[in-house]
Amino acid sequence: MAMKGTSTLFDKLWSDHTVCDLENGEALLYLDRVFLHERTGAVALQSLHAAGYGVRDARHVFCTMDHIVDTFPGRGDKTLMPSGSDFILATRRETRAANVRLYDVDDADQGIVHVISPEQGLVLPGLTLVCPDSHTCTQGAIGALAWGIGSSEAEHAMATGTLRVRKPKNMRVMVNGTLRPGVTAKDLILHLIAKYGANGGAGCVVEFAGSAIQQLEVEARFTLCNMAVEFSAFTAVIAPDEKVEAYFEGKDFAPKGEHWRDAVDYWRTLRSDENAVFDIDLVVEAEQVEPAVTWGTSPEQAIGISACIPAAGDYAEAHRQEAATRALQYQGLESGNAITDIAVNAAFIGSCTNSRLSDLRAAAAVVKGRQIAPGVRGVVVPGSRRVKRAAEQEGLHRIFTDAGFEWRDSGCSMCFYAGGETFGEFQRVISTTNRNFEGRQGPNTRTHLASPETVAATAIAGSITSAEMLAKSESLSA
Ligand SMILES: CC(C)[C@H](C(=O)O)[C@@H](O)C(=O)O
Ligand code: SF4
Repeated sequence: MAMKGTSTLFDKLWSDHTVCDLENGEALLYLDRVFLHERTGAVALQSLHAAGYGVRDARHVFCTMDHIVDTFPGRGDKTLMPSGSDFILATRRETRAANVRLYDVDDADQGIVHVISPEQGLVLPGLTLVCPDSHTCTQGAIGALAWGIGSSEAEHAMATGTLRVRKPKNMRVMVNGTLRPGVTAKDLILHLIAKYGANGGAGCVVEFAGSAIQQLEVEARFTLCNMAVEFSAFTAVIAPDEKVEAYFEGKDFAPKGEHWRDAVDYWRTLRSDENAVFDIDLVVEAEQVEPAVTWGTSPEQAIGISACIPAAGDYAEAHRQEAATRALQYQGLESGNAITDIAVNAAFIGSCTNSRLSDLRAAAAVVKGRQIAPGVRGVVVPGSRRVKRAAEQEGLHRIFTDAGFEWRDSGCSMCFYAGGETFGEFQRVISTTNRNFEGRQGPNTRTHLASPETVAATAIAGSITSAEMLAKSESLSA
């Protein structure tokens, strides 16, 4: 155990949940929450039951339908993926049998797991939360220890309320200064991954700290931590502050009255000590970050909006050169061209990275009073039913549909070719999602990751551009 006064935030979360230390740097950790979804959750529940075990405490287990479920308005249990409804029906059956709270297809609070969990106050600062889903790291943004696990670990977690884990290393990413106007958390995380590689955070819990992080709103912090797994980190954490307290106050599952005051007192201890020792320290100067876009098939293949598509020879390491050659081919791109010369076929706004109300507001502010470029297909998928309702109350859906976007029901949708939905082969998509791997949005579909602002501006312009560039080009041609 670390000496007093030298613990990191992660050390504190870890020791507060250690049931006992095991050999080889492993510990048995107590789990406050287990979250499931229909893609991996029903399988875990089914095999748990088949092995003769039950859920230890169903009050701590939650499940949602997000991955396979349709996002077309008026959806039912049928999905574009032929076997999709099997997952949905099995999830309903298994959660009912186990007495687990399910956010079902037609539930007013349904949505993507990493969106609804904080939205309901199911995750809170200081809690441990696991889910058989790699983007569970999103939820570390409010000072929880939340990480993605495999299906068999999910069984162990549900049966015992604990999990055996080898303690990861501590990494701090200090982001100094202030992000420039129009530069977002999405641009920051793409910048970080491009700079240090998709493997940069391997084996670590990454704490994001520094003035630029403190200035981020809570929803932007989710975006940042969401992509910690694309940095290969075990998970990410950010120390909870007054913004986090205000965010949770009054939420459904947040403590109330005296319990609230006790909770906040505890949350205020959840920060790295002044003399905390990190195994690895990285520094990013916020002013150096510009709107970022990926050109290739890994999140590390990202560049600033003013840059040109690199050539394989620009990379020092052989494996990066090979990856670049392959990515250029898959993406159908020529090196040396400006990223802003690339025309797109489609624009997607959604996913657990960027589908919260603030994301939709930011995109709508760019779209307002404008039209999608001819021939470009635009789809907006709110991250949850609550986000959808809130957006509709503000009239954001009108702004999108007036511009020519489709306005959908909530779910993972075209983030991941799981529900069977895709823009199609060789279609080029500018997307607010987190993965641009080959086939991620469908066979041979080409993905470019960017912020909601950049995706919205690109949909309007028809070729990759930032909101600032769009406004400039319009004022020049006016
Ligand atoms: C299907 C699920 C297990 C997967 C994940 O683990 O992240 C998905 O959500 C993804 O984003 O690729
Ligand atoms: S929105 Fe995408 S990244 Fe997030 S959980 Fe769903 S499939 Fe995974």
